[in-house]
Amino acid sequence: MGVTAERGYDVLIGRDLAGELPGLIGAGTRRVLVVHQGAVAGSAERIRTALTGAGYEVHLSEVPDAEDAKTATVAARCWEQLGLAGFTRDDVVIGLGGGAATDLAGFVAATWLRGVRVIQVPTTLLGMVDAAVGGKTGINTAEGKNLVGAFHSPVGVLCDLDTLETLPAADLAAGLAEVVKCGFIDDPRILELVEADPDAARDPSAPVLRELVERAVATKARVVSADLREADLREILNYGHTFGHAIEHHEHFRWRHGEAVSVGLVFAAELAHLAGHLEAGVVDRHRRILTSLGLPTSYPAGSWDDLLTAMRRDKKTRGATLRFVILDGPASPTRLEGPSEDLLLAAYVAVSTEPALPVPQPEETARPATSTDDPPEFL
Ligand SMILES: NC(=O)c1ccc[n+]([C@@H]2O[C@H](COP(=O)([O-])OP(=O)(O)OC[C@H]3O[C@@H](n4cnc5c(N)ncnc54)[C@H](O)[C@@H]3O)[C@@H](O)[C@H]2O)c1
Ligand SMILES: O=C(O)C(=O)C[C@@H](O)[C@H](O)[C@H](O)COP(=O)(O)O
Ligand SMILES: [Zn+2]
Repeated sequence: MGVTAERGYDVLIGRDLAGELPGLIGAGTRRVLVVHQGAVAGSAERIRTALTGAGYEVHLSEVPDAEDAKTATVAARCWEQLGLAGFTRDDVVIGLGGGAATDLAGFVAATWLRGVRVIQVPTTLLGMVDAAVGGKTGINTAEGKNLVGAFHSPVGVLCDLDTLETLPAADLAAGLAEVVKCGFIDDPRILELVEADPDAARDPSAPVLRELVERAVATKARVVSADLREADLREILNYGHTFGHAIEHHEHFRWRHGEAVSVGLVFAAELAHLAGHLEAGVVDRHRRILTSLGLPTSYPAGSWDDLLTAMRRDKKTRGATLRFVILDGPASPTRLEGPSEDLLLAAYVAVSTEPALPVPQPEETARPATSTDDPPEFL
């Protein structure tokens, strides 16, 4: 699947793709830094062996798990490693892991010497269908999600579906939230496939998961090829993220991104309904589909004032005007500009009251204990 950005690149989706790496690195490169998560340390070692055998000088950088990697401190550690090893503009960074690792690796590559090549090797569903594709890179700050970053397209993306076999079920489900997002904004066939068999969608060996990956990547590739820098169309990929990012910030980045987006999708659907854009049945369809995948659809715990403050920092905000991606219907995205606070509060009430169906909340599927009880440090 091809993406046309400043220069085009391919997103390869398949199995046993490691052999493709040397071809993507190309001639003229001497050094490679693999930025990876601990969960895929074995894959990083295999890449090191293969690339060392092919004549490259390979450095590994294991970064903290999940959002703990997306900090200025961790980025600075990577820059130091690049500096000490003498990385030049001919050299290459590889991002290996989930979206947190590929966002950080992309940001490090975008900023080192004002830009060196990055190859993304996502090993989570969310990384494959979204984070590793499209060139948005970045880190968080104490004020909010992805507030520092750059657009920096990869030279290639390798989505090896075999890596999903070891992914915890809750992380696979989190990736499906972004897949469902693509279904609502662009490709309703995704919704039909999930509705037909939600359990198969959560099975990494089921053929339908491959089709879902291909369809979500096709949506993302089409959108970013048309609007890399988010002048307009690309905003649709942010469906569900204004409220989703506010939850992530409110929870000190301890919720999985996809889980927060899942609630954010329902919030955006409720908002669209309250603003007279979307039929109630489509709002219910959001809840039904996300619930069938084990994803949360409500957020009863928040402080509305804090959530509203976090939403105001959203990158789609223009001046003081909050802007939301909403739907007129499936595959019919539009924008809601400057909704009143009463309307926003009403949408919040709709997602903060108990849902009709019992849904697992993130604390029941908590991330493995990789972070401390303290919120992440940013400097
Ligand atoms: N740049 C973009 O366009 C974009 C798009 C969507 C999301 N994102 C970002 O992506 C991040 C979320 O990505 P994510 O959901 O992949 O989370 P993540 O990177 O935190 O990975 C989830 C968990 O899976 C583990 N893991 C990774 N690969 C594994 C494997 N093969 N087997 C077992 N465990 C594995 C990780 O160590 C981590 O604990 C967020 O920071 C979000 O903001 C960016
Ligand atoms: O690629 C995009 O554009 C997206 O908005 C995809 C989102 O799923 C992703 O989470 C992205 O990182 C959010 O970007 P941000 O600009 O809101 O930080
Ligand atoms: Zn996202």
